[in-house]
Amino acid sequence: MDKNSKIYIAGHRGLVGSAILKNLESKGYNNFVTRTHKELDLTDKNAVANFFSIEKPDYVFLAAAKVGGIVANNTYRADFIYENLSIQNNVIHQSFLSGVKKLMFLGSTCIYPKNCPQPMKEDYLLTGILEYTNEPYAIAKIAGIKMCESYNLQYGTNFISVMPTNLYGPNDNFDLEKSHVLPALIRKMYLGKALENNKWDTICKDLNKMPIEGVDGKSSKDSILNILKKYGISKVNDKIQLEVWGTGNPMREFLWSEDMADACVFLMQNRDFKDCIGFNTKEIRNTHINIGTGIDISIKDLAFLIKKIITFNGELYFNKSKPDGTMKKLTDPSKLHELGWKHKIDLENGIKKVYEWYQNM
Ligand SMILES: NC(=O)C1=CN([C@@H]2O[C@H](COP(=O)(O)OP(=O)(O)OC[C@H]3O[C@@H](n4cnc5c(N)ncnc54)[C@H](OP(=O)(O)O)[C@@H]3O)[C@@H](O)[C@H]2O)C=CC1
Ligand SMILES: C[C@H]1O[C@H](OP(=O)(O)OP(=O)(O)OC[C@H]2O[C@@H](n3cnc4c(=O)[nH]c(N)nc43)[C@H](O)[C@@H]2O)[C@@H](O)[C@@H](O)C1=O
Repeated sequence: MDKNSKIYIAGHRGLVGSAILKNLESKGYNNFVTRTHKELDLTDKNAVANFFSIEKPDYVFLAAAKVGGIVANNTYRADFIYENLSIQNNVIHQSFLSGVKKLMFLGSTCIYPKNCPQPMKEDYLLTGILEYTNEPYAIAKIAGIKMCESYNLQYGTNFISVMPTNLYGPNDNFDLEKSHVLPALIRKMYLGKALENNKWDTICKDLNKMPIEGVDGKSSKDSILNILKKYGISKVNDKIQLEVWGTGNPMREFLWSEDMADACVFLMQNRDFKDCIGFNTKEIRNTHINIGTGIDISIKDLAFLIKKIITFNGELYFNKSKPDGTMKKLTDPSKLHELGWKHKIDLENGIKKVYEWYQNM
């Protein structure tokens, strides 16, 4: 990529897309094409074709997707498979038709089997059944990998795929139901701490920024208390009780979004599809690359770590009626390490940084 190459970042306002844009800007790239969801619905085939024929980007980072945590994936199953297949079909196919020099497709480590040997190597793809809670999303992501591989093999394109572990950072989704665990627990404990200290102005400010089911900072105290209770934050005899979903036993690996973005830019600069040829001498497959830290933590320990960082004094309880999902999904990032990239921000520092960002948002 030259500094003035035309780069399209699909999903540039999201957790990863915003970090990719920031990373590229910091490295001197200066010719970006961006569209919000409202300006260009990537599920609309004609609109995407029109966009590519006008803009003709040289490079594409495909970081736009329908994304959510375990409950969102499990509830909106049709939307997750339909929207993700449509977005990636349209963007990958139009990138081929308009002669994009290189495209990066972002998948997810949920592509690996539910009971995958740990840590998970790239070659474990399609070796077992998937985790049920996010099967539709995972199937779409697997289709994306295979689509990139297939276009490369049939048409000689240079489309690469990366499989990131669970990510977190600025511009994440902090919805109390649809988000991932780390932003959800940060917001729950932030609100729990404010409730603990009777800081109504803090609670109202938060709800004005992100109303929950029609309740905002101007709503009555009772409606606010009811909605917080519904999402597992309640005051019982002056003590705050805070719900954590599932048993707390699942293990998860977390990567700071700006490290993720740095890995994406590094691979875009240093890795081509042709470099994958020879991984398997008989058939070319599993050409994607894991992006992770290789370190995981239980949800219980994560919850207590966030509690400590936020200095929230309430009680945590584990709601076993909520799904655990996969019990362990730790990446093996050795392929990425061999190429010369390693993450920089550890979990504790990352949580401190994102908590600070959240408070000043
Ligand atoms: N977050 C995580 O933990 C993980 C994420 N990933 C993958 O990384 C990628 C980025 O995820 P993340 O940044 O977290 O997601 P976000 O939800 O933060 O951002 C998604 C972006 O996609 C855009 N978008 C969604 N639907 C459409 C659409 N129909 N048309 C146009 N734009 C659309 C949104 O646009 P707008 O802002 O305008 O609404 C938004 O900018 C995804 O492929 C995801 O699957 C993989 C593993 C873990
Ligand atoms: C990135 C990845 O994200 C999704 O998979 P997931 O890792 O299971 O997602 P999660 O972050 O929502 O949950 C992780 C764990 O944490 C527990 N948990 C506790 N308390 C809360 C809580 O308050 N909210 C949430 N969301 N989870 C909680 C929760 O019960 C689970 O055991 C995929 O669907 C798929 O999209 C994907 O690729």
